[in-house]
Amino acid sequence: MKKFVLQKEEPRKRPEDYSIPYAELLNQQQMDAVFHEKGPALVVAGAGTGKTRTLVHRVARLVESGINPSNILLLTFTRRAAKEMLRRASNILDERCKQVQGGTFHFYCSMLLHRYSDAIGYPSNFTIIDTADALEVIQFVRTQLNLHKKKKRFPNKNTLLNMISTSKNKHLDLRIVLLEEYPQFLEQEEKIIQVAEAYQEYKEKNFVMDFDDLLINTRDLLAKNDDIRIKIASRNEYVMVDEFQDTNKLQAELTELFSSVHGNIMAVGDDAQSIYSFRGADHQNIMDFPERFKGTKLIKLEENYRSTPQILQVANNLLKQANFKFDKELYSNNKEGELPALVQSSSEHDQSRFITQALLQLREQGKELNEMAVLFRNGRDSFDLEVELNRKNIPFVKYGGQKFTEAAHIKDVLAHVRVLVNPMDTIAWNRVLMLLDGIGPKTAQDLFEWIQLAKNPYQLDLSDTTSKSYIDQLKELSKLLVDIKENDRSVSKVIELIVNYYRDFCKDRYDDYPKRLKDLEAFVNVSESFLSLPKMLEELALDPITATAVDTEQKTKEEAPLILSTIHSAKGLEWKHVFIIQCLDGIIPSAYSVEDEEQLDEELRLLYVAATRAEEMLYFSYPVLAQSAYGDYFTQPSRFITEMNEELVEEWKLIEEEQQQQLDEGDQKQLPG
Ligand SMILES: Nc1ncnc2c1ncn2[C@@H]1O[C@H](COP(=O)(O)OP(=O)(O)OP(=O)(O)O)[C@@H](O)[C@H]1O
Repeated sequence: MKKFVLQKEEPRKRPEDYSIPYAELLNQQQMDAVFHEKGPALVVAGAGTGKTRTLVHRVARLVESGINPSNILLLTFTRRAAKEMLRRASNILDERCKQVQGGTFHFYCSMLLHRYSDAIGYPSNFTIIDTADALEVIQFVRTQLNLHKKKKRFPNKNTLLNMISTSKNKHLDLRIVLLEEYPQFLEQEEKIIQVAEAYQEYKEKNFVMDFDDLLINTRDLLAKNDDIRIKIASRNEYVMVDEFQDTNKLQAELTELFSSVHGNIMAVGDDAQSIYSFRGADHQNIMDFPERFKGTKLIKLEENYRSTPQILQVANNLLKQANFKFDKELYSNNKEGELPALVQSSSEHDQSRFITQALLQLREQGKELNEMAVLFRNGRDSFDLEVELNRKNIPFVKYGGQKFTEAAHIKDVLAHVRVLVNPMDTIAWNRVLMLLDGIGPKTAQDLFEWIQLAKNPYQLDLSDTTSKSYIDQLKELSKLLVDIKENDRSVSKVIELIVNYYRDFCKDRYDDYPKRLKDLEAFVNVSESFLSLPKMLEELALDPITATAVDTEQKTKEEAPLILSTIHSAKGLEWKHVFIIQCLDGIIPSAYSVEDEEQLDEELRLLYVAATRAEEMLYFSYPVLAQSAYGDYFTQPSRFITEMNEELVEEWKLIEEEQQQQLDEGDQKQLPG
């Protein structure tokens, strides 16, 4: 008889066997999440309860336990978030954590689609179009269909893109979307469907994908090709998804596909912080998780470590105002602080003066500028403040405004890169050709038709156009493109060549060209970090550079700047002092939301996200008078803050210096004797 010796199973590592003292760094619920082994788990947590900290430690713990880092997948809302978490995990463990696969759903999908492009019938050099590009394509196909000059009201390009996107994301027939959400355009149904079809056709013919396509095509790739799904999902031994409350239905489906071999999926989220429904996010995803993933272990994080109890009282009050109730009550053992301030100013400008002076006072007391932030609902809400900050020489950066890469001059430069990467990209050719004097949409279209058939699409020596006014410029363009194509240069060198070529066009087109030329110089520097032109296009489409990144780079040598941010872009961040400005009805909640209970709740959650960013002190401010083209008018403070009594917030009154002096003098006069 043969003997087979069974080896003793390695006992599972206990917390004390690890080099990192997890138990000292985490509370029991966080430990449960970090040490969760196999199967699905859902971590539901309030603001500031340590979700990010938990994920960072879970990555470190898995790597430390011997899991190959490249078999871990961490999906986050922005790429910056993934990079930051992996950097933190590397700091507490070691560099191995940087090899964890991390990024957004779109980023991961794009990577898979490039790898398996054959299976979906695309070439691997397909390009990704961002929302601004997609709108241009819609405009283009609309013009081609001759629908741009209709007498009857026809939806604009934004509305058209929203309709198409909703129908794709929610898997609904476009007719149903019109019926349910845009009944005012039902009469134009046939024409709208024509636009949608032409848009789809354009993308397929030009080898481009929009953001929705990245998710949909990946879902189809994995759903239809079991061999590919098994290969990918086998690699994903552990999958983690952050900010699950802001995922859409498709992303929930993808989560299931990505983890469909090992089933080790952990989703982390806070239903009260769901603020992206306008992009199709569905906070029901969190509630449905246990249904989708049978045997889910539910872990709740409830202790807030970020804020003072006073700030949390205000946050809890906001949640209580919701129509859709949350069974959530944040608490904290942090030390007591002051009551949050409710600051009324006479005008927006006085509000800016207050913020600026309060910031300067705090700086004098030893606080760093980057420990403070000013938050607002819309990018434009900070314009007045920006002027005042500049006047007082306070350095700041702004998150969430227009993206650097969305600015027209950067898009012009990128259009050149796009035609180099994908010569079938009509919109990019249009942009490049229409820079030249004498070329309008019609000529650009004719030239593009020639380019499509040409042996070398960059050799633009069109003999039959020699008489045309633009021929010399066309030759210049051709020289640039052929030269770049034929020589192997670094990405930044290529961008430098394009910028040199483009500089004169920029001067001719834009009155504010000095600022734009500076941006172009900065762009050459930024492009140094990319490995290839296709990679650069992919990364910029999926993770656009914010103006901030460029500004910060330029300002690194100076004092770390103050942060101005839209509330949406403040997600996941924290500061010691947080000022929320323009807390007005019509702004937060926005005018569009007041008629709709669900929308109103989302606005409330936005204010909740803003308030829970503060560690030590929170200020709500609003002006009582607003200016408009038609004259000044009285405002209404946000209905969400008028609900709060003096036990929750303290009213602050702004008094002008002279007024105070008069009061003091008045006091003195009354002094006896
Ligand atoms: N167990 C803990 N001990 C001490 N500090 C902690 C602990 N857990 C979290 N913190 C601290 O609390 C703060 C909030 O944590 P973190 O940013 O991870 O929370 P979050 O749940 O991701 O927040 P949000 O969703 O509101 O952005 C951080 O400063 C973090 O270092």
